[in-house]
Amino acid sequence: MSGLYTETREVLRKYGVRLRRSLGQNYLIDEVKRQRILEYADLREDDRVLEIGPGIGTLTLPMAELAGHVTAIESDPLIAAILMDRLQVDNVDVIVGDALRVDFPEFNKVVSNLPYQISSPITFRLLEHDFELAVLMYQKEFARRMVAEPGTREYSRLSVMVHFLAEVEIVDYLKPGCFFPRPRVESAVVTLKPTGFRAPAFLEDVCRALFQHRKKKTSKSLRESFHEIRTDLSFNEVLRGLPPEILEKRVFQLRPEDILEIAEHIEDLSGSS
Ligand SMILES: C[S@@+](CC[C@H](N)C(=O)[O-])C[C@H]1O[C@@H](n2cnc3c(N)ncnc32)[C@H](O)[C@@H]1O
Repeated sequence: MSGLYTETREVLRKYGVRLRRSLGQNYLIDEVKRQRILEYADLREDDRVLEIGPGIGTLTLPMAELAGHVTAIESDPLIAAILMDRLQVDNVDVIVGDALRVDFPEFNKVVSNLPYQISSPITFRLLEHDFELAVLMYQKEFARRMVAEPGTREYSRLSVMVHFLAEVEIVDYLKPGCFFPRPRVESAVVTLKPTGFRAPAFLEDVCRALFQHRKKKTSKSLRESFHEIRTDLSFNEVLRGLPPEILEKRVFQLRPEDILEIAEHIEDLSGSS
């Protein structure tokens, strides 16, 4: 067994902690994978790192040595107390709270083995901020949906939104044995670089409406889920003026740019009505 596994078990035993699956408490115990994550983050002395869900500090401790400053947001007060006790440095702030609610400090990098149950909201919350690089661990299936191309089974609302908001790449995969306790799922490490794209008002609504019927034709899907789009326009007003080649495609075959065209069309009509 690796040194990181032994260290993790010892810390948990010392503080008498039982990890909670409901909070996504699966801690990294693979030293090689930890080293790779740190390499992808390419930390420098002037980096201000944000970490979501630091746990007992498996990534936090080495990051504190490499970066100028780390802010770690941990929701479990008991785990946060252990982390604070283990930290012998003064360049780490630990915030005890829910990463979906607390204010983020200034940061230029995000490095986290995320609690998977908040993958989607935390990703979109992070992407509302301006930063240089994120190195994030997700459940493998979620990561694959993030990078999925049109026409594939994994292509989804998430793929479309992420396509516009960030350059995304899966850079590593991890088996359940890389964690303690062993989760049921496999994981993937993803790098994200925000594009600075500002999504038009209707993009999210249009995506939500369309992907409720991913195998139907776009015109039919739009009609059936038109209530999802918060506009005073009628379905027929929106339909007029949309290119037939877009309306004929099945939703899962639409390119992100096609979906953007629909959203911008609605925005244009809303502005002129
Ligand atoms: C997958 S573990 C990662 C721990 C550590 N970074 C590692 O790699 O071993 C996720 C951590 O996030 C914490 N967590 C769960 N939900 C959270 C939330 N909403 N906000 C902040 N932390 C959360 C859990 O208590 C857990 O310690």
